[in-house]
Amino acid sequence: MITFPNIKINLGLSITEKRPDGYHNLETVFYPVALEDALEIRTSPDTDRKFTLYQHGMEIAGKPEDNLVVKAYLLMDKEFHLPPVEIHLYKHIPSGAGLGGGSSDAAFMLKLLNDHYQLGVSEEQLEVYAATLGADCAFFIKNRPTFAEGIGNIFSPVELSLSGYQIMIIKPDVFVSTREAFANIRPHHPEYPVKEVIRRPVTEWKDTLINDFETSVFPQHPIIRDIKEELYHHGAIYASMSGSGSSVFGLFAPESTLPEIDWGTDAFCFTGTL
Ligand SMILES: C[C@](O)(CO)[C@H](O)COP(=O)(O)OP(=O)(O)OC[C@H]1O[C@@H](n2ccc(N)nc2=O)[C@H](O)[C@@H]1O
Ligand SMILES: Nc1ncnc2c1ncn2[C@@H]1O[C@H](COP(=O)(O)OP(=O)(O)OP(=O)(O)O)[C@@H](O)[C@H]1O
Repeated sequence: MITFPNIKINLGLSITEKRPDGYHNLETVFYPVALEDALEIRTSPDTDRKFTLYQHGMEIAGKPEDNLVVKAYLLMDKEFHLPPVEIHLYKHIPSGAGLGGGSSDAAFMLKLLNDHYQLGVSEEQLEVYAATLGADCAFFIKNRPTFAEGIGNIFSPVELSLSGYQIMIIKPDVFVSTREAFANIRPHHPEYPVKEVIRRPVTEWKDTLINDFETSVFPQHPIIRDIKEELYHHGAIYASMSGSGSSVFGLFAPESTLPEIDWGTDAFCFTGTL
C-alpha cells in the first residue's frame, strides 16, 4: 500500500511564551500543500527482522531507526503486534526546511498502518500517537487548514481556502536547526493575532501576518531574507519563511503567470497551485 505525505506551510507564527518544560507556546495556521514524499509498506517475507527501510531520493541524516517512519511503525507495533514490514520512502521534501517533512512521513505511516492492517484506530487516537513523535506531527492526521496553539498541538479548524492561488517554495542550501531557532527567540504576544489576520484578504497579510523566527534567522542567514524580498519584487501577494526556516514561500494570484527566477543550482524550488 502506498501513500503520499505532503508538507505544511505556516501562515503566521507567533512564539508567545517559554514554558517551564523548555518548549514554547506558539500560535500559527498550518496549511497543507501538495509537495509530497512517497511512502509504501509491504508485509515482509523476512521474519527475522521487524522492519527494513529502503530510502530513495534526497538523503536524510541518521540511522534507519532514527527515521520517523520507523519510529511510527515501532510505536504501532508495540500496541498492535504488527507483522514485519518493508518500508520504501522516497524523499522529495527537503529537510531542515520548516515544511514538516519528517513529521508528515510519521503521521502518514500511522495512517497507512491503520488502513493496511485494518486496526480501527480513530483519527483522535492517531493524533495522540502522532503528538508523541513530533510537535507538529498530529496536524498531518486530519491534514486540513488548522489553527494551532499550545506547543503546536492544540487544534481548531479554520475557515480558510487559498484554492486557486499559486505557490512558489524556495529552500536555499542552508540548514536551520529548529531547536536553535527556538533558543534564539524572545517570546512575546503579537500585535496582530494570527487568528484575526487570517480572516482578512490575502492582500492585507504582508505587514500583519508575521513569522517571529524571521527576526532571529534572517540576520544569521541573509540569503533567506533576500529570497523573500525577491518573491515580493516578482509580484508575490504574500511571502514568508515557513516554520523555523530555511524555506520561503510566495503566494501569487490565481490568474497570474509565475515568474521565472534563477535561484541557483544549490536551491530547491517547488511551484504548484493550491
Ligand atoms: C517551528 C514549527 O515548524 C512550527 O510549525 C514546529 O513547531 C516545529 O515542530 P517540530 O519540528 O515537530 O519540532 P520537534 O522536533 O518536536 O522539536 C524540536 C525542538 O524544537 C523546540 N521546540 C519545538 C516546538 C515547540 N513548540 N517549542 C520548542 O521549543 C524544542 O527544543 C525541541 O526539542
Ligand atoms: N522521514 C524523515 N524525513 C525527514 N527527516 C527525518 C525523517 N526522519 C527523521 N528525520 C530527521 O528529522 C530532521 C528534521 O527533518 P524535517 O524533514 O522534519 O525538517 P524540518 O523542516 O525541520 O521540519 P519542521 O517543519 O517540523 O521543523 C532531519 O534532520 C532528519 O535527521
